[in-house]
Amino acid sequence: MSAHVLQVKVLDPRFGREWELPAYATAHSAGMDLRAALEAPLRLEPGATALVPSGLAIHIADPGLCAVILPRSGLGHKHGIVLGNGTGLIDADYQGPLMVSLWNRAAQVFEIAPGDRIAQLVLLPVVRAVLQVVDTFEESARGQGGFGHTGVR
Ligand SMILES: O=c1ccn([C@H]2C[C@H](O)[C@@H](COP(=O)(O)OP(=O)(O)OP(=O)(O)O)O2)c(=O)[nH]1
Ligand SMILES: [Mg+2]
Repeated sequence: MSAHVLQVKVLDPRFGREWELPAYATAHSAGMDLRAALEAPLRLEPGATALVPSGLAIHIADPGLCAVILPRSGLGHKHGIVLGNGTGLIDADYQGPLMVSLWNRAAQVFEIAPGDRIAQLVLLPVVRAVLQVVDTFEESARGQGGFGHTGVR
């Protein structure tokens, strides 16, 4: 398994004192959990979204990589706490504060405490494209079929 060195700026001094830096929970975890670097508990009303600081900045630097912010499955499935932007995409040249858009899609209020692990960060390879304009595509098995055209069973 390869590990990539990722530069991180600690923007919130509670990291290292009260909170551990994001880390892989198991030997083969794909994501590391991001914490809510909040000053006070946040009551997220049903349907509400909030932009929550992670207390960190990262600089991926390598254009062959990006990071995505994904929901934690327990929060998303059991409590309806998912991301207001679907998935967060972190560009390799982004150096600003890493933010998490949290959306309470549930019918109940959900409270988030400072330091709670709210989402996860996954580093991914990127292939960047150069567009080549054409008039026709070489025939393929699927052609223009999509959106369920292969059926259900
Ligand atoms: O959940 C997220 C999503 C994005 N970002 C940061 C990193 C990313 O590199 C930058 C821009 O994100 P994106 O391109 O998705 O947003 P945009 O609305 O297109 O903004 P921009 O015009 O700055 O590209 O915002 C976050 O901190 N958290
Ligand atoms: Mg953009």
